[in-house]
Amino acid sequence: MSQSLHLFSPSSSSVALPKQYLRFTPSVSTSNRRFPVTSFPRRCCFSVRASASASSDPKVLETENGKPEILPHVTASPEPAAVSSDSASIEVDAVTEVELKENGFRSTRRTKLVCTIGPATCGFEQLEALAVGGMNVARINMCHGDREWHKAVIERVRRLNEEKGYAVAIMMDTEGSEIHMGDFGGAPSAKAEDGEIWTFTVRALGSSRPERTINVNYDGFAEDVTIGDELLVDGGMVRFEVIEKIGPDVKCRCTDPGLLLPRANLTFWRDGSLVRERNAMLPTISAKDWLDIDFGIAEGVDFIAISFVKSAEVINHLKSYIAARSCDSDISVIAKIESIDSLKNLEEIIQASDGAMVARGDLGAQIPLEQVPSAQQRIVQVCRQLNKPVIVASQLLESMIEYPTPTRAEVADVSEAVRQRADALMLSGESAMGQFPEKALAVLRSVSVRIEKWWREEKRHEAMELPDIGSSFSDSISEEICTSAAKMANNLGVDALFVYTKNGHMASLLSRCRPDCPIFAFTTTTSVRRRLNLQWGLIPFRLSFSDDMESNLNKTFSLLKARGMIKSGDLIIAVSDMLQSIQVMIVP
Ligand SMILES: Nc1ncnc2c1ncn2[C@@H]1O[C@H](COP(=O)(O)OP(=O)(O)O)[C@@H](O)[C@H]1O
Ligand SMILES: C=C(OP(=O)(O)O)C(=O)O
Ligand SMILES: [K+]
Ligand SMILES: [Mg+2]
Repeated sequence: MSQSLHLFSPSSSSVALPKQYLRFTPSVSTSNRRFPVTSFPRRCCFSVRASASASSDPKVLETENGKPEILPHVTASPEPAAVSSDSASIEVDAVTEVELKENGFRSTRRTKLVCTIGPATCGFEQLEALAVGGMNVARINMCHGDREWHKAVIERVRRLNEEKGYAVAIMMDTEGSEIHMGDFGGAPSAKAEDGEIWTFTVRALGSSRPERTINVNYDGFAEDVTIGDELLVDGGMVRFEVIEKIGPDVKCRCTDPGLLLPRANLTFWRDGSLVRERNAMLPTISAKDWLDIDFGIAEGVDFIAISFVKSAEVINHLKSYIAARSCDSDISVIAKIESIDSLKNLEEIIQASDGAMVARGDLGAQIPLEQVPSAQQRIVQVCRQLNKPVIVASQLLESMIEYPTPTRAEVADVSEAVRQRADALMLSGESAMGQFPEKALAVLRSVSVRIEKWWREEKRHEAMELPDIGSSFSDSISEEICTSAAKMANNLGVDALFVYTKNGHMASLLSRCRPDCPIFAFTTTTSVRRRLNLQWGLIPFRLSFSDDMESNLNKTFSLLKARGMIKSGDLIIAVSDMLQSIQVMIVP
């Protein structure tokens, strides 16, 4: 296998790169670009190739029906008609299209947005409003609702994608083996007052539900609990003290009053520390979770998020289960980091997973609250290093469940997650059952865009060392190409990075570098396109393409120009995982 660095002119003959293009001396300073593009050769292309395969005729493209198609040369100004029926074959959603046309490349949002779907947002029009507002991933939480309800939501999101061109991915979040309360027989909530005595029981409660009595889903509860234990609802939103045990019933006095919500999480504290043996005894994936996972596989969800992950083992197990059950096995597994064990085994869990979620709700109930910010920072950093997408979740805009505007502290929290360069931010109750789901999404959107812009302007490039992660020589080449391409893109002030990727790997390697410009990720399947929608800075397009980069670029330029999404003179850098090449080009 030969390794060669080629530099070729438009006629493809090898020439040396003129010195001034190597040093990138700035001549004119425009807004973002350090030199005028007119001083650049029309097409400057250098490729790193892992194999010495002979390049095919650059002007012939295999069409979908297998017939060679002659494309106009890149320096010509191709009309949309020139690429025949293929012009309809690029898929991008209307929101991205408008955003690119109106605001230009630079101001597109890089941080992705996940919305939990619940009663406030499950209708088709409500889902569409969220898609218009920038939702990249719809999350369904199997803690709530039944499978019929979730199935209907999945169908609506799929219809939205098909009819309107969105690539909204679906994330199914398992209930997990947490200890939680039951519901209140239909009542939306219950108020616990200071000093009141409540009964927590493992008995099944029929329709004649006694007053101030709550079901607990953990059979060992009454045996395990000790008089004097503290019982925290939702990490401390309401607090009780255990005062008496009578068979399956545990009497508790309310010490911190508040609102009890159906199926709220319960944790137990003794002498100031969390009693972990409780849910440590429960399996990470419960029998009900396995049924939900089967449901998710059958419905073809894009992501399955696993609650209360303790070790890498469960992730590996689930991944082989999915691989054995779904033939193309393109469901990504997201590890929710929300327990002490998951922090202990963080690196190995993230290495085994396809992504992670900083599930601050439960995490904040398991570790002291003041440790949550540093845990968040560490999780985000480990994910970035290991090239796994990371979602920051829970209470980002909690007050917006009730109010149309966030607190300043919430805005600061969202800003911090954006500044840490997390891939995605997640809404929970704000979008599931809040009064202002679209407004909450708009806040995440505007804060993200503003903080990203500020970061670029200040040029606060973090000096994060990104370790080599490739497990093969070819992987290492891809990594080097992406690191170099991202660096070049920043130094040259290019308008966009283009990546042609079949399985999405090159796109994620580029995203990992967090370059200044957006990354247009072209991929051949709609499922990869949806999955890329979770990753920082990627604008995913579906496009059929070949191994011939010149044809691919010609085709992409004419398709995007026809839709007004790029224009002549735009400077781009293209990389691909077929050729392992880097090309610097000015859109003709
Ligand atoms: N599918 C659903 N059906 C009914 N209510 C839901 C649903 N999904 C979410 N919710 C409501 O939104 C709240 C916030 O959602 P989330 O954070 O995902 O759950 P949890 O509070 O259980 O951690 C839930 O407590 C619940 O009241
Ligand atoms: C996202 C979380 O998980 P869930 O909403 O399923 O409890 C969390 O605990 O923060
Ligand atoms: K869950
Ligand atoms: Mg949780």
